[in-house]
Amino acid sequence: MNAPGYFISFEGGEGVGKSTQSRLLGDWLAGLTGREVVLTFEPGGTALGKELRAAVMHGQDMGPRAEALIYAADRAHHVETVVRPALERGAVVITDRYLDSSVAYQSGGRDLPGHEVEHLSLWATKGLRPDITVLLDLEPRVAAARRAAAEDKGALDRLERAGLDFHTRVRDTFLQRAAAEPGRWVVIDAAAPVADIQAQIRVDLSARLGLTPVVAEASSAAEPAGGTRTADEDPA
Ligand SMILES: Nc1ncnc2c1ncn2[C@@H]1O[C@H](COP(=O)(O)OP(=O)(O)OP(=O)(O)O)[C@@H](O)[C@H]1O
Ligand SMILES: Cc1cn([C@H]2C[C@H](O)[C@@H](COP(=O)(O)O)O2)c(=O)[nH]c1=O
Repeated sequence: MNAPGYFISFEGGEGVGKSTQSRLLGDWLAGLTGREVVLTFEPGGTALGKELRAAVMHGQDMGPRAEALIYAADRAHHVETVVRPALERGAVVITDRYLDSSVAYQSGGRDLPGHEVEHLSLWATKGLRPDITVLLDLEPRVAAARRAAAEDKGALDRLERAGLDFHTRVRDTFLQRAAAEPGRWVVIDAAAPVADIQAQIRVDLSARLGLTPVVAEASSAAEPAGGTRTADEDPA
C-alpha cells in the first residue's frame, strides 16, 4: 500500500478510453471522499516528460532498449516530482499508464525480456507499484477505429505505426499480467458505453477501497470526451 495516499493506474491500448474513464473516476472519488485527487499520465506528465514524449513517440527511429530507457526516464521524473509527493500528501493519484505499459509494449510488443523491463521501471521509481490497476480491454481494431474517429486525431506516432500484430501482443501481455495478479487488477470490457464502463469501475473500486457503491450515480457519467489531461497540458 502507498499509504497515506492511494495509487491507481489505468492501462490498455491506445484509444480504449483511459483518459475518459480516469477523469470520470477522479471527479467521483474527489466528491465522494473529499480527498485531493491528482490526475496524471505517462509519458509526458511533467515538463521534462513532454520532451521525452516528443522524442519517443514522434522523433527519430530507435531500438527497443533506447525506447525502454526513455519511458523509464519519463517515469523516474514523473514519480519523483508528481506521484510520490502527492501520495505523501495523502492524495489519490490516478495515472493514465504506468509500469505495466512498459512491460506490455517494450516486452510484449518489442520483445525485450519482461523481467528486465519491469526491473528497469522498479529501479527508476524506487519500487513504486500501483495499489490498483484498471485494464480497459478492447480489440485493437475497435480501438484504432475510435482513435481515427476522434476530432483531435493527429498523424500516427511511432507506436501506433507498429501494426496489428504488435498491438495484439500488447493486449495479450496486459491480459496475462492481469490474470497473474488478480488482487491488483480490475479488467473491464471497454467495448461498452462510457457510462456503463464507469459504473463497473466504481462498483469494483468501491469494494476494494471500502467505499459504499453508488451505482445510480454512474448513470450520470459524462458523455465521451476525448483526451483531456489534468496534471499538465494535453500531450502533442
Ligand atoms: N466507451 C466508449 N465508447 C465509444 N467511444 C469512446 C468510449 N470511450 C472513449 N471513447 C472515445 O474514444 C476516443 C479515445 O478515448 P480516450 O482518449 O479516453 O482513450 P485513451 O485510451 O486515453 O486514448 P489514448 O491512449 O490514445 O490517449 C475519444 O474520442 C473518446 O471520446
Ligand atoms: C507509458 C508507456 C507508454 N507507451 C506507449 C503507449 C502509447 O503508444 C504511447 C502513449 O500514448 P497515449 O496514447 O497517450 O497513451 O506510448 C509505451 O510504449 N511504454 C510505456 O511505458
